[in-house]
Amino acid sequence: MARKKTKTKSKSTKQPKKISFKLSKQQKIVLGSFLFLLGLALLFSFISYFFTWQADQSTLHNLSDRSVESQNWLNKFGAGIGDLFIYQGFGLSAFTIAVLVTLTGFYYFFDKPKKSLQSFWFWGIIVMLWFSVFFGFFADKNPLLGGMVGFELNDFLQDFIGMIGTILVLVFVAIVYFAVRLKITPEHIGQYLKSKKQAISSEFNTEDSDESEFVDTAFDKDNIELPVEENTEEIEEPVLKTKPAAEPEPTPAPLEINKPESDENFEIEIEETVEEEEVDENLSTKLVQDFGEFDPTLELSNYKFPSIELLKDYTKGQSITIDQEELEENKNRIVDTLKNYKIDIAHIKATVGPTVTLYEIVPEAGVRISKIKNLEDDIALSLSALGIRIIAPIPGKGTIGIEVPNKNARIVSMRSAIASPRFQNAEMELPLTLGKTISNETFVVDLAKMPHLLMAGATGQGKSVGLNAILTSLLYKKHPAEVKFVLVDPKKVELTLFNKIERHYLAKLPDSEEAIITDNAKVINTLNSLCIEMDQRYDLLKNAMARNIKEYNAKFKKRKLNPNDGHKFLPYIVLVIDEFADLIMTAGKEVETPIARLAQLARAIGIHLIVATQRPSVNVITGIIKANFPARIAFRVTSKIDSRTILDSQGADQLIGRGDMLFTQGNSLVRIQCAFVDTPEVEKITDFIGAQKAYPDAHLLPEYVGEEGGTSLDIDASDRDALFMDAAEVIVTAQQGSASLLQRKLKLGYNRAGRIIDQLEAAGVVGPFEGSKARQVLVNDMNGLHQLLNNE
Ligand SMILES: Nc1ncnc2c1ncn2[C@@H]1O[C@H](COP(=O)(O)OP(=O)(O)OP(=O)(O)O)[C@@H](O)[C@H]1O
Repeated sequence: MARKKTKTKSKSTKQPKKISFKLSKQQKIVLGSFLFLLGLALLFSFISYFFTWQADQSTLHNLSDRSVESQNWLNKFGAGIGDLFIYQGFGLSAFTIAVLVTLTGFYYFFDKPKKSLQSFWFWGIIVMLWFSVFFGFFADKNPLLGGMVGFELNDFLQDFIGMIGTILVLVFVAIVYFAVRLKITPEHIGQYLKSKKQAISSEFNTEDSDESEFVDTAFDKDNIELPVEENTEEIEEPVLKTKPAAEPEPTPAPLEINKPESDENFEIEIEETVEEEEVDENLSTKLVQDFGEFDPTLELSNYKFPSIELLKDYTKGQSITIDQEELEENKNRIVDTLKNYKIDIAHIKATVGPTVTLYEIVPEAGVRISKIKNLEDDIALSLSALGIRIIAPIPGKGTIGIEVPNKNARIVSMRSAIASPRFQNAEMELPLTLGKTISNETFVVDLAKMPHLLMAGATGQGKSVGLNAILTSLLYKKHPAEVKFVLVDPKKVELTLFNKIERHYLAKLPDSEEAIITDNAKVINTLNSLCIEMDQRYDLLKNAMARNIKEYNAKFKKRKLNPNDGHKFLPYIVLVIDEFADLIMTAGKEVETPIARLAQLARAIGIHLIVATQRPSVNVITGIIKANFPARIAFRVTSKIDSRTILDSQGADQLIGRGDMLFTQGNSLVRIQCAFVDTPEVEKITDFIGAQKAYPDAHLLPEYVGEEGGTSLDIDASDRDALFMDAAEVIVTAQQGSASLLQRKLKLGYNRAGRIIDQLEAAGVVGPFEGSKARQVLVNDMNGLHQLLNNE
């Protein structure tokens, strides 16, 4: 067991420093220039080989002899390589190799997408072999044309299918090449021939008529029809009449001429369909081909994830010790206690967890589970140990579970949880490892799926450690570009360590100095700002026709969304509130409303809430909050009522503390021993991240002007923004008073757009702020706007 553990650890320690097989820009330049020059060397060698091969033939066997000289431009290298590729190889078509190598070098040097390169090589080799075999027919006249390979292949084919068969094979390969590679169809050839024919006949006719020459150059499209018109002049009389009318108005003429010549006009429609096929490649695929997919981590591309070594291993050398004596003692107590209630046991099984052992009991046939369930309290009392929990029945099994705390509890270190393959291989948006279950499995959940988490527990039972474990999990899995934290810490001490990673991972209001919010008044602004961020993100999602942040970001990475339309990569935002009770006591409804709004709506746009409280009373965890937090964690609480408030069932009052917790995501309860991460470990991790290159500032949330901030109606007309007039026109034309409209149309930042909206409100162009709705536009048209502003 212990050996197994060390194995997984070493595996995961390597994980953060992923070995990438992608070439860096510099490596691509080096490789590209090497291949490009090598291609040129091949080209020169081959050209020269054709003139010098006879003279150099005798030197080929003495290549190592320095006194011997070759005539090839690239001396012995050229002579050797020319002999290998041309004489021994593919003959004249060996030039394809030189061209392909040069082209590959060019692609690497300029970092072009390599997809088309593969097809160049594939078809290039086919063309080379084709010509080589084709020239094989002339091997006795000039062996250099097809080379040895061409001769041998040709000979081989002729032995089996004869000369005619070989020619037919070559014709077939050529057709495949034209049809698949060049996409040439018989229709194309027909059209080409027809247009050639017409061009030639039109040339003839233009020589005949000076007048038509003038019309030809003026109307490009008519140059086919006009000569036809003149041809008919000789044959049919009625057309003759149309001609003078056609001269002043060129358009009706072809209409009438089309009838007798209608056979020749089919091709126009066919041409159009071919064009559509070619336009098929859309802009985003082209952008992806040219620049590759958008990489949000590019700005901090050298960012290194913290290594597992920064975490302490509390269980070093300890494996799970099964105390047989303890097990036996507990078993006897359980069997005896149940016997007292006349419940016989058919089978009993124990699973030893880190802090608790689960005894699974199968009662004798005929014993009703409801009987045991009714006796739950009495059994717990008889066993008289703290932390006993009875699960009757265990969901999904026909057994009854009795959890009894171990005499010697084991700490589950964060290190082992992070190192577990379950966490390392988790393909989740926001993976969290909370600790280990009773069966010693690492428990990993996706915060994005929860989508919000409510945590409660009496003081000293492990809440802060739990929060740290959650944040640590995300730090070990997510790049700073992918997730941002908004931390609210009224206790001012619990989360301060995260200040060090402010410019990597934290988000804050634009005007605040500290990213970690400790002041309750600021929490209200931050929550409202998050609501604005949520509305803006919904606007972006709507415009991008994406249903959630995952789809949106996937589209953005594939360059299907234009950054000029305000689109950007959206990081997940995790809002952590410690001591929620304190916040509700001081701010009440003002925080409850935005929290409820966020909890109800924010899941799709990637804002997730983690709310922790010491007192899970109903006035703190109100119905509306509870309804939107299906995922809950309960550490030990002091009363059954508190347990019911948080979990909707009892059990949390029976826990033993020190990270012993119950987790629910809707229905069944899972008992977990929370992973332990101590403050010095968090400090090491934040130090490690903080020492690396960071963004210039923390991630800025949208500005929120609180009600006490006034509506800025006192803005002086002379202080107006330079784009004030443009903005007013945009708003009046669109009849929509929203800052995001200005942002898009005038390419402004959110703050400037917001200021202009305030100025427009002061000028009477738009109405007052109406929450998430766009403001009302008070001016109906441009005239009204000019009148209003002139009268100021
Ligand atoms: N998962 C755990 N494993 C082992 N010990 C733990 C664990 N979690 C907490 N403890 C112990 O319990 C102590 C208190 O934990 P913690 O500070 O997280 O409590 P808390 O619930 O945040 O308390 P408060 O609400 O007063 O801040 C820790 O110092 C630690 O010794």
